[in-house]
Amino acid sequence: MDTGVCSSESINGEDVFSCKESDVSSADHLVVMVHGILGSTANWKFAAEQFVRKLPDKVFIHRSEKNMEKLTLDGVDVMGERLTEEVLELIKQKKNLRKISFVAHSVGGLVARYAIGKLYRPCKIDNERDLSVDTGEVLKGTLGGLEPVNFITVATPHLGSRGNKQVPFLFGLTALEKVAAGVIHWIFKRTGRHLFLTDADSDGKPPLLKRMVEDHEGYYFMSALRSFKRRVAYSNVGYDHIVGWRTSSIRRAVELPKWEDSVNEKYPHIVYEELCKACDAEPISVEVDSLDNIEEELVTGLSRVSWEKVDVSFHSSSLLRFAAHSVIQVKNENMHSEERIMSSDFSIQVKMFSLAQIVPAILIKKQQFRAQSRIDNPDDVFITDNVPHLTDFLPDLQSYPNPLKKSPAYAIVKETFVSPQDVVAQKIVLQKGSPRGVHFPRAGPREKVYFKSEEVRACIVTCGGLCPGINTVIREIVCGLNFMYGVDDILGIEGGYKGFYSKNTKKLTPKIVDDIHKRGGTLLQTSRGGSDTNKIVDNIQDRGINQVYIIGGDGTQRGANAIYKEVEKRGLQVAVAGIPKTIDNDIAVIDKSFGFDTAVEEAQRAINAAHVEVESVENGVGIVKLMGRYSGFIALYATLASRDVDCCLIPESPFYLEGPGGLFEFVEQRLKENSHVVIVVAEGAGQEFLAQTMQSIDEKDASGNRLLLDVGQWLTQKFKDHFTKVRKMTINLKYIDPTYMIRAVPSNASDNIYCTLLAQSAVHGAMAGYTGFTVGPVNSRHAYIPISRVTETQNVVKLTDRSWARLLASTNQPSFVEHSVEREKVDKDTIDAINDMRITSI
Ligand SMILES: Nc1ncnc2c1ncn2[C@@H]1O[C@H](COP(=O)(O)OP(=O)(O)O)[C@@H](O)[C@H]1O
Ligand SMILES: O=P(O)(O)OC[C@H]1O[C@](O)(COP(=O)(O)O)[C@@H](O)[C@@H]1O
Ligand SMILES: [Mg+2]
Repeated sequence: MDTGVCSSESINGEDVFSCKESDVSSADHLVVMVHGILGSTANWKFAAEQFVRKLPDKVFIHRSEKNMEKLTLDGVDVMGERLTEEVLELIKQKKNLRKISFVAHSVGGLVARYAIGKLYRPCKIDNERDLSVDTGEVLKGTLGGLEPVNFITVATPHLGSRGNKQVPFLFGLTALEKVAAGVIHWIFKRTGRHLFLTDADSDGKPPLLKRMVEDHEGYYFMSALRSFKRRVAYSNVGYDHIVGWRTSSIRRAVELPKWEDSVNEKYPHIVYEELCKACDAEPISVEVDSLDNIEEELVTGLSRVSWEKVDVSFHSSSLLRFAAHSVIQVKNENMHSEERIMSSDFSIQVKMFSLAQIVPAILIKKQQFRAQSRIDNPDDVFITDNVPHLTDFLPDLQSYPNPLKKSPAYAIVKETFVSPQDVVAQKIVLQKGSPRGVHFPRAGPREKVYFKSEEVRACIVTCGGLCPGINTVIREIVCGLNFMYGVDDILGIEGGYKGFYSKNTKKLTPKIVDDIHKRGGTLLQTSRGGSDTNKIVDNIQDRGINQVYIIGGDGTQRGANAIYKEVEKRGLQVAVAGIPKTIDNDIAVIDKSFGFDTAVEEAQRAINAAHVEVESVENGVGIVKLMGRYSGFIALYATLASRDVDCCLIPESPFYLEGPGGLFEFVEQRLKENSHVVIVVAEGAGQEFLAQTMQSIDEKDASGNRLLLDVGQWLTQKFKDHFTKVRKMTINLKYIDPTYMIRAVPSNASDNIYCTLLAQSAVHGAMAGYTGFTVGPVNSRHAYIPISRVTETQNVVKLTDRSWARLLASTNQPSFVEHSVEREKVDKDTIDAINDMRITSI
């Protein structure tokens, strides 16, 4: 689409940034970069580096340094004067400068407009020229003797910030906007007054921004703007809560947005581009209040020169879109570094940096944009969270037709291949008009694969604690690769991550894995610790492995993500697939982890045994400890399933023993009523409580997970002491700890089927070239999920959700928390505590 907006450095065939005939050893084009309010030179550091990298010896970059931080509150005019001095000083020092451009963020754009007005030198009319002859040539002045080239503003409030939703943060509420206008100078001093147009003089001088749309004696604001070869206004279409779209794109209130999904192939974040030609119209009559009048005059004044207007949208699920005002500028290198940011999509936003339009050095790979694609309007967001793909970093990778097409198994399937358009919604309960949230690509075979079957060398590794079903997953990866794709080079890495570099591999064939699903544990053995990413990737490389299947919990998935990133860094054609495993069921995004069903079923046996025991004696108290380090899902589900449980204690719900509403009181009451009581306790429950009364051992396992105190034994002792010594009652206490027995069983029927699906999905995904992904059911449909998504949080039982309420209603146990407000606090405290306890890196 030809929008008239310049997408290279050349205008009308003329080079506007570099200078072809210039002496390469000396830059002759001065680019002045101006930061925004409370900003500093650091704000443009990253962008400046891009300029220099792309155009070494062509541009001389100067990041304005005379108006930093608090000095930005002194007013647009004062800052403009300082910038003028700064630029003149530079011009004096660097004799070879010939051209000048400005790139300014936010208020910096106004400061730059002021400064150019001051720097402008009208063209000296050559007396010998015959002015009666119209040569068609526009006579342009200079800026401090330099030829003006680009004037670029990024999220600059050209129309000020007063009223009319110009500061979106104020929600367009007139009352709020009025209050803001009245008090803004308390915070932003003179600059605030200039922005909110409250600086009109008592002697009738209009607000500064209004004065800046005309030339005045000695101040050639508009002539200076006109003298540039081009003017560009970049604007955020949404999520910029500080500078609204209209004020930054110089639009009238009546103008409606024309944003589309993406209009620029190369820079997909650009949702609208337009070359607005210079228009010398008179201001349209506005009969409303004077503010609208001023705004109208500002638009009209500024529209007397042509503007390239570029609307930008950081549509993403990430919370960081809310920082759009800063993100559009790309403040510093940290923002650009994927390693140091919370969510990977932030870097994508950063790579979308708008200045790329004038500095094509900042190329955005189209594939990266795939990770966040919006298909609706900004208020009705539909986000596809695509998984990384090998072609993201190996763009020339060859693809092949999927051999599955010829597979007898799939011969009669109606739609053999899953369309890349098929997505699975993370959120399925929605309100009308509410954002539609994140969607993941549906798992399944793809039409094209990126590996030739005979060239695949796959490996499988299992890490972390045991879980029913690991062997089934191993079996189905091996069989899936072999039967569906004809792959027969499959290696087992023994003993977890460290097995990559400390052990030999084990060849895996369908025959070897044939009946392993009938056994608990893992054929490949497992371990904690030892995830040395570099050594692992060295080993992957040395062994010529090109598909890595990693079965493990949250820690393992973090390790898998690190491996994928290292693989990408080294540019290896290696697909990394994670298969989430944990009996605790605490992995985010997916419905549940494999083995969980089996564990809940197995837990029933222990609960049943406890019930039989305590029912058969007088005052029988049964305590069953179940696994669940930070989350009580097994305990919760086993309790709900069993009906024999009187009280369930989980890590997320603090409890207490003594006093009214306490556990002792409740147990005594149940003993009176039924003569027996069964308590289920998740191993992570009451840890803070225990730590107060037991010698705390601050030990960690090899993976860095904190070792827990034994809540079962502690509870047993506490009950004995309380009932026999304090209450002088005889109780028959039976403590059952079936934790490792539960983990060690083979998976049940439903888990077996689930494991098959997981394994086959992982195989299809890796063959299709996906990498850095994990598989799992999201609202019952299997999806590919970026690993980073599942490791950024951990699932816990939410006390404010209905499932916990269902349990309380089913057991009629005390909630130990009185009010819902407190419950919410407990939820938050639990999550904080979990975050404190869990390791984030080792
Ligand atoms: N943040 C991390 N980065 C890299 N590897 C990790 C990380 N956390 C854990 N690991 C590794 O993952 C493996 C399993 O982790 P662990 O926490 O024991 O079990 P699980 O994966 O079941 O949660 C171990 O080898 C451990 O070293
Ligand atoms: O004694 P081990 O083998 O370290 O395992 C104990 C822990 O493993 C778990 O089963 C969970 O393990 P993962 O984190 O490996 O999934 C916890 O419930 C339990 O606290
Ligand atoms: Mg774990």
